[in-house]
Parts: sequence; structure tokens; C-alpha cells
Amino acid sequence: MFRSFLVMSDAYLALEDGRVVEARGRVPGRTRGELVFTTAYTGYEESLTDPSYEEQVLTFSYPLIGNYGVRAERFESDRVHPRAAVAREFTEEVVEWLADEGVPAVDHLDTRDLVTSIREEGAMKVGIAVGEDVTPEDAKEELAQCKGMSDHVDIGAQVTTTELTTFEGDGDTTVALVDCGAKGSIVDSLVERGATVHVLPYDADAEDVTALDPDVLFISNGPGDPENYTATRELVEEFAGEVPLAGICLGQQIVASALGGTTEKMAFGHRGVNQPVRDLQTGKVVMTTQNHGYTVADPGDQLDVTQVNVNDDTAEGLASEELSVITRQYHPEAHPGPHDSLGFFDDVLAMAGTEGNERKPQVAPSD
Ligand SMILES: NC(=O)CC[C@H](N)C(=O)O
Repeated sequence: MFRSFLVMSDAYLALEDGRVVEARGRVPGRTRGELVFTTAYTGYEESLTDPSYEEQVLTFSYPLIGNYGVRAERFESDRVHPRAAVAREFTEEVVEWLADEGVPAVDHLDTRDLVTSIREEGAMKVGIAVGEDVTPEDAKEELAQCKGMSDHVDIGAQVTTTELTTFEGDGDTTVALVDCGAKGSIVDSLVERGATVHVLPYDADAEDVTALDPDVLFISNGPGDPENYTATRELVEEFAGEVPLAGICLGQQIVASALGGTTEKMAFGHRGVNQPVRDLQTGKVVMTTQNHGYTVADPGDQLDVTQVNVNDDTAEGLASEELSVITRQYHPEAHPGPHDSLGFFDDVLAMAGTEGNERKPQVAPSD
């Protein structure tokens, strides 16, 4: 439904490469962040509420965003995380949602050109100014104040739970999930399989974890540079070999970094729902959901690469049989995206060695 308070306004995006792009303002405000793009054609509610997009400006390469509405049950967290949203065309419903959330939005610009620039020049800083009287200078001022992703040294504090929260499952496995910005679907995927999940702050210490006596220590996804998560890395160092370890996305990067590996920033990262991943043991390729800008460059001596990205050979899965570790760079929990790799959660619970964790068929849960 058209709401007349949504006055169209001017919008400027000042890019790190020196260009200023004009757009139609949909939600006013001034902001800045790392300009990234996702190729996902559905799942805008899930993407916009994924905490891993904190401090980024999310461009949708799919041209029409919002065509099946906005429903809170599809949210992955309790707020929108990107600093701003960019698309060729947003529907009124998405604009109203972003306005309620105070997140600037722009459309009616050539997003193909923007995506091509990011692919050629890499993820870049952007300053954005949206409003009735804004000028290109306002956007440039925002750009001048924009920090690089790795300079957000305590970004985990912006997205983590501040207190221990427990989600009860009806099985025997206890998971300690370190919340570096966890998507709700990770918790759901574990609880649906019977696990009781204790969600801990990102800076939890060894005592906090020991008090829960978990069967698995699970490191979540989250925003920013994995090297900045010092406390979380220390937890992994402390418990490796003592408690089975799992990780998703940032979680994989932190686990690798803690166990002697290295991470690095990619040129423009992987963001979308059709990234092909090959399992090195079975040779099978599955389509996966991804959202990351860093990657594990070297897994170190203790971890094996078990899965790779078909497009660029980057590490998509790591494991250590000896230490009981399995991690994924992609998002097995989907939301958005394909459910082909939900079996990861069965593997994690099987690794815990507790009773009643039979492998479940990898079918889409009914909504
Ligand atoms: N989804 C995530 O966990 C993202 C991980 C990390 N912040 C990256 O960009 O690589």
C-alpha cells in the first residue's frame, strides 16, 4: 500500500574509487560502511537481519527487492544490520520496514554498474547521504569518516547477546554457542534436532563454558575481521581436544586462526545463495548460502580442508578427527538459500557422541 509520508528525496553515494553515484532516496539519513553485494534473489528479510552485515552497506544485485512482503518470522535477529540498503527498486513495504528501523535506503541507480565496480576493484568504503537537501559533499564527508572492516576492533560487542540465554531441546546434547552475531536459524537448526543450546556472549571466558559442561563448543557466524575476536580465539585454544568444536563462517575462521591457521581478506567475498561447494571425500557438489569477506588462507597443521569452493578453491570446510572439529565457511542453516547442507548439524551432534542423534533426512522444514 502506498504511504504518502514516504517522500522521495535525493541520494548520493560517494565511493572509495572517487566516484559519486546519484540515486533516489527512499529512507533518509547519512551513513557509511563497506560496500558489498549479494546475488541472492530471495531472502532479503533474512539477509537484512543477518548480524554478519554489521558495518556494511548491502547492495542487492537482484533488481526488485520486497516482492513477497516483510514478515518478522523470517528475521534472523531482532534488527536490521547493514548500515544502508541499495537496490534497483525496493517495494514500499521494504521501505516502510527500513524507515521504521532508521536504516537509509536508496534505489533507482544502476546496481549492475555498482556490482561490476566491486567485482573489479574489491569491496570498498562508501559514504551515503539521503534527504531533501543533501549534497554530494555530504556523502563525501561520510566517506572520509568510514573505517575499514578490520579497524572495527570490537565489532562483536555490537551484535552479541549480553547475557547467557538457553533454548531447551528435547534430546541429550548440550551445545555452548558463542554468539559473535549468531543467526537465529543456527539455534533453530540445533534445537530442532534435540540439542539444548546455551547462547553465550562473544567474550565469554573458559569458566563460563566449563560451568555449562557442554558436549559441543560452537562458534557462530558474525561480522568483521576474525583476527579481532581475541577472547573467542582463546576459548578455542583452551577447549580444543577437550570438547568437540564446531563453527560456521566467522566461526570457521576463528577456529582456524586459534589452531595455527591464518585468515585473509578476499577482494569482494562471497555473498549469495548459489555458491558451489565440493566435498573432497565424496566429490559431491552442493549449492550453498554464503556471506563472507574473509577466508581461511592456511588451515595450519592441525586441521584438514574437507570442502572447497568450486569457483575459487577457497576453504569451505575444515575438520580434525583427532581434535573432533568440524567447521563450515558457508551457511548450512540456509535462511536464505538452499537446504542441501542442513546435514552439517546432524554431523555436529553425531560428533558430540551423545545418544539419540540419528541422521535426519535433509528436507526443507515446512513453514
Ligand atoms: N557470515 C559471517 O560469519 C562472516 C564472517 C566474516 N565477518 C567475514 O566477512 O568473512
